[in-house]
Amino acid sequence: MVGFLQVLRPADRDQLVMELRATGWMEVEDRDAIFKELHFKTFNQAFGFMSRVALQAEKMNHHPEWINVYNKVQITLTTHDCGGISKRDVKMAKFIDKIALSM
Ligand SMILES: C[C@H](O)[C@H](O)[C@H]1CNC2=NC(N)=NC(=O)C2=N1
Repeated sequence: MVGFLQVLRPADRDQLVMELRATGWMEVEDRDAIFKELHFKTFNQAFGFMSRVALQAEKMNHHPEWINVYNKVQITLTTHDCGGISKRDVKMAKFIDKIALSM
């Protein structure tokens, strides 16, 4: 079994990243991480989204690197403790997509 905090095996990684690419995630060029930019109608919506993701991040003890400018949120996901993409990043990416759709 591959643990939650290990980097994904190359075959698993390629498969999962390909699935996430379909929902707007892309691979970061110079590090093992994924990135997505989200646009909302208003700052309130963007910040509401961030609040919900923040609560989940605390629950999972897995925190995004993110930047917010008005209605735009740029998110980078990677697992610092193992220096690359882990199952936690995939779980968080899917949670983020679900919350963004519900806003
Ligand atoms: C000490 C603490 O449990 C760890 O540093 C947690 C906190 N949040 C984290 N967030 C992310 N994205 N990666 C981590 O490795 C990580 N580790």
